[in-house]
Amino acid sequence: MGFSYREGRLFAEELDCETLAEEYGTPCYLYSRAAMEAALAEYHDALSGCEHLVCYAVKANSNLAVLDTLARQGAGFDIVSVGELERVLAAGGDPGKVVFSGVVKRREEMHRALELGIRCFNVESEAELEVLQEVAAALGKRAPVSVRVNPDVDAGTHPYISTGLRENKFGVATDVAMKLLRHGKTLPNIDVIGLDCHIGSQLTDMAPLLESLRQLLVMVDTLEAEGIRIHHLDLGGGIGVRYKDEEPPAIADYIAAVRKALGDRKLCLVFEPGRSIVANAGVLLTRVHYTKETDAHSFALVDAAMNDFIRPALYQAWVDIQTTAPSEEPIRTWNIVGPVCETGDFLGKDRDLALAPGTLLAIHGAGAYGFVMSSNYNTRPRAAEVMIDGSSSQLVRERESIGDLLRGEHRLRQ
Ligand SMILES: Cc1ncc(COP(=O)(O)O)c(C=O)c1O
Ligand SMILES: N[C@@H](CCCC[NH3+])C(=O)O
Repeated sequence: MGFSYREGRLFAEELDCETLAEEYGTPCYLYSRAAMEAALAEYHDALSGCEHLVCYAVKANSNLAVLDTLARQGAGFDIVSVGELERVLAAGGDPGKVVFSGVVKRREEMHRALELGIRCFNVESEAELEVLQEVAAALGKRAPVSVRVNPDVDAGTHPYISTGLRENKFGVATDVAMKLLRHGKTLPNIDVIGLDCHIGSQLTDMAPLLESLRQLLVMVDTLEAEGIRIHHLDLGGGIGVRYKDEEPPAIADYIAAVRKALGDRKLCLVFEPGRSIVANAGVLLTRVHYTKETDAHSFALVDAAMNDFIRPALYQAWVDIQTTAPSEEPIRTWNIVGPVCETGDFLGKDRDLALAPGTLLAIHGAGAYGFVMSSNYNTRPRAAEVMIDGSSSQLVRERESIGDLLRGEHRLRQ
């Protein structure tokens, strides 16, 4: 869904990527509206008949058109900053469907979120709960709160994106969470409504997710027996996607397992998926400018770099790189590298491709943690973003200009 090859040519929905590259230039992110809608629908379908809210994790891809697409399909949003909250509003999202995660929520961020009436604050420490009580009291409001539990389970993913181990900065241990929930119940401006958990990203094994759920359910039952009623369980995001040969659980299977574990408990289920909604709904187009042979490698030098798409450099992530049209060139083994002055600036190594200067390449699976993690390193303007909808395309973020990059900087006064 979204991107497909027709006789060797890559199509974004109904549009030929070679034509799109001519129109919008490279490097350029393309997103498929239908692919995002279909991924969100998988969650909604699997949750039908059960009270639920799917809060798309804005950090995965925060373009307004992406948020707009998902908001129109009924999504809520998981945010980690007031900036993301303002994006949700600008995209037409409902603040009443927003959950606010993150270990450092500043007072002014809490203030804005309370003013707007967000659905829940996912509190990550005792100190944060105290500050939230103060901010809510000053506003004369009650803050809806969930406590983020760190279940100390190994999610089996890259250490940089594993978040549910004791040594990670996220959430609080189960015993501390119980203490916080009981304490929260006594605070005048706090409404304890939920428990949440997010153990990491690009997970391919359901077992650690279900172990975390088991721990949360023990807590729910204990609290219930004490007269503290938990309204929702927020199980975070984390379900992985296939970049190469990974076999992540199907959304439907995962949610069926969650529903089974709930038994007859009446709990609203909240999820915070990011990657599984947008990763495979996006590609990054880049053009080969030069090729270079050395004793060690054949390099294809392309116009996208680690500043545009940092996942390979940062996590040694493997992403699929393909040509977008048939070619007469012989297939050879290439290292695909960008213009940035770092040896770590690679997009893919040892790729068998038929390419030459001028060839357009597509980096697949680039819809999540792609543009959002881009930077201006080497004073490189960030790429354009384009939304594809059937046979129409729309520029949803203009390519930056050098002027954009210099804005706000000043030479010395004297
Ligand atoms: C609190 C929280 N929720 C949701 C997500 C989304 O995760 P994913 O993109 O793996 O679904 C993240 C990122 O890992 C996160 O930190
Ligand atoms: N940025 C990471 C995912 C981070 C998830 C955020 N909690 C990636 O590209 O895989």
